[in-house]
Amino acid sequence: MVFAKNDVDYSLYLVTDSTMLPPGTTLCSQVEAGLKNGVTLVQIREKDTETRDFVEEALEVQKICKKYKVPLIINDRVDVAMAIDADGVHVGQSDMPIPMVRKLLGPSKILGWSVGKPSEVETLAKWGPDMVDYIGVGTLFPTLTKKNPKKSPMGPQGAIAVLDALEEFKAIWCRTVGIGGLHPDNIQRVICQCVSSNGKRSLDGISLVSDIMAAPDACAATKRLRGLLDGSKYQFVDCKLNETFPTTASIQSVISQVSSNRPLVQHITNKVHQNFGANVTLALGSSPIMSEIESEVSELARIPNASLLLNTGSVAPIETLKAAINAYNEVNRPITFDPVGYSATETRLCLNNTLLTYGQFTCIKGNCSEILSLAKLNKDRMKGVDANSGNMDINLLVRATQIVAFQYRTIAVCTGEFDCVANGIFDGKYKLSSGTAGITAEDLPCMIIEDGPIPIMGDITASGCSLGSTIACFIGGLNSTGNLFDAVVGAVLLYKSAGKLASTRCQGSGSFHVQLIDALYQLFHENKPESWSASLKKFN
Ligand SMILES: Cc1ncc(COP(=O)(O)OP(=O)(O)O)c(N)n1
Ligand SMILES: Cc1nc(C(=O)O)sc1CCOP(=O)(O)O
Ligand SMILES: [Mg+2]
Repeated sequence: MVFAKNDVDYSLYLVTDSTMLPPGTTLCSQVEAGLKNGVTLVQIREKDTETRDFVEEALEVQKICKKYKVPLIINDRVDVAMAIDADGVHVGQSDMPIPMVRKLLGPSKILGWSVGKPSEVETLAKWGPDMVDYIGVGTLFPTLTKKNPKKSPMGPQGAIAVLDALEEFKAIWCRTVGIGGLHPDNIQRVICQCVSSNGKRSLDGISLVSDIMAAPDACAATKRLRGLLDGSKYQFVDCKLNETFPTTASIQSVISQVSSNRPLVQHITNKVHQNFGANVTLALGSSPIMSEIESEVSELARIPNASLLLNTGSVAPIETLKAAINAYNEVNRPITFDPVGYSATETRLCLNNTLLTYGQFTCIKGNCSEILSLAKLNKDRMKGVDANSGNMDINLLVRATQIVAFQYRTIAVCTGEFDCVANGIFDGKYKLSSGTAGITAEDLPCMIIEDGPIPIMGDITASGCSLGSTIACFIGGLNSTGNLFDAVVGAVLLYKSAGKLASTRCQGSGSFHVQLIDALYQLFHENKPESWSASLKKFN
């Protein structure tokens, strides 16, 4: 059977490994369980098997694949692929060179290549469309399956760089599968975030080993994976830009919802911010809990209107932070992420990047330097954790805010003398392969909030962190039909106006702290956004 290359479905690509079979299962039983429940492509990869046994196993697996009309790819061994007339071969950077493999295989067989960086894409593009048919993009996340890995995990951002290179070098024929450490807890995020910057291409599928091969119930494991690929909100069917813009009327409605829903706002934050953040939360009619207890995050996330503020100035262990992200993602409750001092040190860069690939965040808030770093538009490394707001170019800051919003599918907030809020949460559904239907970062709605300089804001501790508390209150207090963009913009507008009001009433930085809480309390409970001093305007 010859599979037309354009008909290959890369969506759920099983790679075998018989060293991890659970008791009572066999290589063939796991493969058949996968094929019965939605695996669309199989690769036999048995790194420790003698050739004779490998050929016999490959023939067995080939019989099953033919039964389900699914192509069989052979890992590494071009000779075995030719000997059994398999449907294709997958080779890596240290295996037989692609042109040689293609010469042996002939033009009709499927040829896959492992790619970990843009320069390898440039090479395959130069070879042209008759060489590489698809690439395995990885290693996405840490995995124990591949022994002595030569590549460190690249995360979704690394995959985006490879997708961008495919667009840049016009390798339009080349399909892509993500691979490495893929499991139900990160697949939706990978599909959602791994989109080229021009919006035209996302991954064509995911490829995995242990989630199925090591599963005691491979049918159930495959069904779960298939469900995540097909039925989730991350499946693009008709990508629509969210064209609604916040108004003072819609912000007034947000405050009414927060007031009546009284959200529980869990703070995992730095010690300096804890007390002030709790008081800001109370001033906004919400209930703070400053808990870093890993064993209770799932319970807290399930409390109605729960909202998590994750400020990476916290000294909580990374496993606690991951558990909290998982807990709130699992029940679809909002997380506000504040990557404090994003790239100020290697430690912070590594921590923040790990968390950014681990979870889906409703809002990512940072100062100018943090957002410019996240968008990779910063020229020099941040100094310390204070914002270098200065007289930044508004176009640069808006662009950076839109890039962060687009790449992390989030509402991005960039704070400074003026604040930018960009909405990267699309309507519609995601679809493998087709990206965001051409929508790109600069298409995203962006609001600018201004109230002139408030220098004293920088003279107190936790003023920036407490905007995070405010955002977490607003998005946590929304009804299920509430508009997240309205809520985040409303939080930023309230916070800016309260800061200005407090600066006119205080005698110095000491009383400014108190006046800021009073102003937040007053403006929130009056709920008259049309009278607030800060201005709100669309950027685009
Ligand atoms: C789909 C897919 N992607 C990547 C790989 C890795 O291939 P390679 O780099 O040759 O490493 P080994 O698998 O040979 O250890 C793959 N096999 N399949
Ligand atoms: C075969 C393979 N190739 C990788 C690459 O990065 O090229 S990672 C990998 C193993 C993936 O196994 P699991 O799904 O169990 O994490
Ligand atoms: Mg190989």
